Amino acid sequence: METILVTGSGGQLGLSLVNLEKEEYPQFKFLFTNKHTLNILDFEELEKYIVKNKVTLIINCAAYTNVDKAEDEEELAYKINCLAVQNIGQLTKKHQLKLIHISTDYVFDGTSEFPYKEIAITNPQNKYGHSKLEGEKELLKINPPNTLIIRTSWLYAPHGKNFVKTILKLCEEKDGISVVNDQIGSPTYAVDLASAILKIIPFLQTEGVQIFHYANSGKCSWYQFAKEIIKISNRTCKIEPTTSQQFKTKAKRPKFSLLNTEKIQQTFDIKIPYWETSLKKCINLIN
Ligand SMILES: NC(=O)C1=CN([C@@H]2O[C@H](COP(=O)(O)OP(=O)(O)OC[C@H]3O[C@@H](n4cnc5c(N)ncnc54)[C@H](OP(=O)(O)O)[C@@H]3O)[C@@H](O)[C@H]2O)C=CC1
Ligand SMILES: Cc1cn([C@H]2C[C@H](O)[C@@H](COP(=O)(O)OP(=O)(O)O[C@H]3O[C@@H](C)C(=O)[C@@H](O)[C@H]3O)O2)c(=O)[nH]c1=O
Repeated sequence: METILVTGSGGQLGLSLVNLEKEEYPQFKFLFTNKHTLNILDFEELEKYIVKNKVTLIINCAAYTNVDKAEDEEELAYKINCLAVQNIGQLTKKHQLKLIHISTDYVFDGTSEFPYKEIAITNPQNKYGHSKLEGEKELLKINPPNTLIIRTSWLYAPHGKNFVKTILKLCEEKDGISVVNDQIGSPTYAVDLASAILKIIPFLQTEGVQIFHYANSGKCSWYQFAKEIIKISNRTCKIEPTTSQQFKTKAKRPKFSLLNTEKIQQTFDIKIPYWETSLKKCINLIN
């Protein structure tokens, strides 16, 4: 039986795993931790925890994810998204664990015309993306066996901080919202990603680190995403399209960050739902 340490389990993906565990996975023993019970920045604390609890696999859901704030908090983002990942990678190798680490579409610059494959050249456009890429590079350098990096995009869930909840909240406060129509990607339901991760675990066997992409099927702009959120939740708020040039943000985002998910689908026989289907499920839960 795998003893699975989930870090950052108060976040969107972490809580999705908490909720799935209750229903469906008696074959795994889960140890859910958050930054108060296990700080991944502390190597010794992490090692003690792993040894004491006989951890066999880590799912690293902990991260610094505030994209705009990372422009001012570069050092903190780097610590959590890179140095802590280095800790986890070293301990994975030393104690012969398995590891699933999560990364992001924001490692790409968005200039591609085709969905990004795992081997595509990275070139992050903001500090968050940089810190996540540095974390990936550390893992690739340590290269522990039985380790996956899963890049995902535009994550949302009924809980936590995400675009779906932001739009629903803004709609309660305003009659209309402007949303950028020139950034294309794929919204991904954290519960779908969590299910895919748990499906992959029994087949996780690699010589070193392997990168995979997971995002819900289909594509849209943030504007189209917002329109669908409003439609499904039967709100009346008006959504206006705007451009990245007009809607100023501290961090630059890629214009196109669609991920090619063929590799994960074929390797692990994963069926990926369309984003609209999963968005309905999420909004039903929020309502
Ligand atoms: N959110 C998104 O849109 C996307 C996310 N990703 C990646 O997916 C993964 C999961 O993201 P998501 O669930 O949205 O992230 P969240 O921000 O919802 O959760 C991350 C969790 O990590 C915790 N954390 C922060 N620092 C530490 C630490 N030192 N030790 C332990 N825990 C810590 C946070 O705690 P606290 O909040 O208290 O600081 C938070 O609970 C991340 O790797 C992220 O980069 C990839 C693409 C899209
Ligand atoms: C709330 C809002 C956002 N926007 C724009 C800003 C931005 O360009 C885009 C997305 O906004 P957000 O700031 O909510 O999303 P953002 O924080 O950029 O989301 C990213 O988070 C990190 C963690 C990831 O890894 C990425 O995959 C991605 O999900 O929409 C509007 O145009 N109008 C609005 O009212």
